[in-house]
Amino acid sequence: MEGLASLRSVPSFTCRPKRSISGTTALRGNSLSFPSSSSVVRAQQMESKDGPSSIASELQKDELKIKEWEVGMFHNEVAAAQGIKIRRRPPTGPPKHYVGPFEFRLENEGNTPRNILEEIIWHKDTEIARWREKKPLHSLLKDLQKAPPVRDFVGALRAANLRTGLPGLIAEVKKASPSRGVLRENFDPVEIAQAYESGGAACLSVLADEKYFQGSYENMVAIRDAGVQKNMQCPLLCKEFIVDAWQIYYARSKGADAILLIAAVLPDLDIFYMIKICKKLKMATLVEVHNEREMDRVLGIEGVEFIGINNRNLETFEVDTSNTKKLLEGKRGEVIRERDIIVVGESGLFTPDDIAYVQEAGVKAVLVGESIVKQSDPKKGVAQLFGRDISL
Ligand SMILES: O=C(O)c1ccccc1NCC(=O)[C@H](O)[C@H](O)COP(=O)(O)O
Repeated sequence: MEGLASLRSVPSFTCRPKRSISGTTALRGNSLSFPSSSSVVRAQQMESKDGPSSIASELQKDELKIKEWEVGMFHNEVAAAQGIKIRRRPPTGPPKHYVGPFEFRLENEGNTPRNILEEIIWHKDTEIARWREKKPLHSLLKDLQKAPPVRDFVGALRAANLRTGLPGLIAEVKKASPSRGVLRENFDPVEIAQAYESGGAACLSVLADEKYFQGSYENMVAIRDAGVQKNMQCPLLCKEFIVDAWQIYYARSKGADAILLIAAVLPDLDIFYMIKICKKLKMATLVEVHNEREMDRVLGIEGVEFIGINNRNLETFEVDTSNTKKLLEGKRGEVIRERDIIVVGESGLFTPDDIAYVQEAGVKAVLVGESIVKQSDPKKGVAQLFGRDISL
């Protein structure tokens, strides 16, 4: 086959991008743009059939796809170097390979997610690419001017902790989850939010992901709007899987006061830049960790003031509250106390003993979903969780 024999030997190089590239910053360093082998082969195929003009447009399209794939590969290299196991895929999916007139994808090229978190992130990358097309950033920035004022999420937690002597509660408005299925059939987000607030919750976490949690941004808007008529004050955490800075602006435009960044998903530089964007928007940034390596990474990122320790392993769903204790022991705990970083214990909290255990470990706030959202009266559920009425 002529094409293959005459292929230029495409130089292979590993460019360590100076900056990460998932929607917050551009790639720097020698991001050479050269047609890869497949687009060279494709151009030669086109030559036999069409004139030069269609070769250029065909090559252009392939170039963009290959470029996106190459940039994605760099992102994965940077992430892997930081111990991040979640791989990222360009929204268009893995590249096609071309051999002569054939194009194909390799089955074993890791084109299937290894766990639910990776599946959620691949879905999110595709979903957000679509949403960005429909609502470009310049248009989103205009929406921000109409957004409701930002409320002090961390301040509300600190005030609640001072008032009750117990960790401030971030009560989660969650209908379903991959690990537990549907938690509450008759799910009225505003009703649940009101019950949480009257039960003494300092803040609310509202699931925005539709596919895996049956959540929505509309729920968050409805709760925010209800706040106006019913004088609800709780600041709102947009519980979403952030993969692109565009989502931060979008969450703010829908009334969010805080967003969540997951260290198991985002490289350090993405977290660094996304925190800067949140600060500009006066939003709080909850940076979530699950193990020592993620905690050490996050403690090394400038600007981190608010850390969540998830007791749930988001890849295996295993829940272990001793994880919170483990990550707050020794030097890590000292650094956190010295910097006055507020820590949230997340997941698997059902009883006053659970609350006492993570508080003893050093958290000043807790994020709780299942144990209160499935109660027929979530307000009572809050009192049962803490062993007393924390609304007073
Ligand atoms: O809960 C899941 O199944 C899940 C799966 C994959 C990614 C995230 C997931 N949950 C998010 C959370 O961590 C919880 O919603 C939150 O911490 C509250 O946990 P819980 O009180 O146990 O409902």
